[in-house]
Amino acid sequence: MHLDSHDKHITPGQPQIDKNQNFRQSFGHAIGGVWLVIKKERNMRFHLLMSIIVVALGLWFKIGRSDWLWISVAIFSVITAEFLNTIVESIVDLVVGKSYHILAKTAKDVAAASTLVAAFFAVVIGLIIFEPYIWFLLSPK
Ligand SMILES: Nc1ncnc2c1ncn2[C@@H]1O[C@H](COP(=O)(O)OP(=O)(O)OP(=O)(O)O)[C@@H](O)[C@H]1O
Repeated sequence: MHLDSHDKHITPGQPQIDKNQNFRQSFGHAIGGVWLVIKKERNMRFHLLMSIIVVALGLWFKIGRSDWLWISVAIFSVITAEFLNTIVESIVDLVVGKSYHILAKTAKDVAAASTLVAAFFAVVIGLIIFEPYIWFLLSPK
């Protein structure tokens, strides 16, 4: 029997390479992608730890709704940049393998730069939001 890319008959245990057939399957692969980045990328685990600390501080200081909005934007910007960084690294490795290429270096370095810029943005947001609370804690009672 001829099998082409549209053939849906996948034998059990065979890796899937064609389209997802339902929402559950798509969702399962998306969650698998999230888990993969957490497992593979040390930076992602660091971002998650920082996010947990920031959310805990936000709860402790009882920050307002608009502050939560900015914190959410900051956290999701960094996480999205880290996902894109991992995508770029994987595609570059797939294309060039172990060989050195100046365009591979450009792609990986710029992808890493996007994460750095997002992290810097998050730090600025964090400083603007938490600065009054920090001064309050540090001021003599
Ligand atoms: N094939 C290549 N050709 C040229 N330079 C490369 C290549 N692969 C990696 N590099 C250089 O090595 C650096 C580290 O690459 P690597 O794939 O190990 O990223 P990483 O350590 O996972 O990065 P990050 O810390 O952002 O997750 C890249 O930023 C790039 O400067």
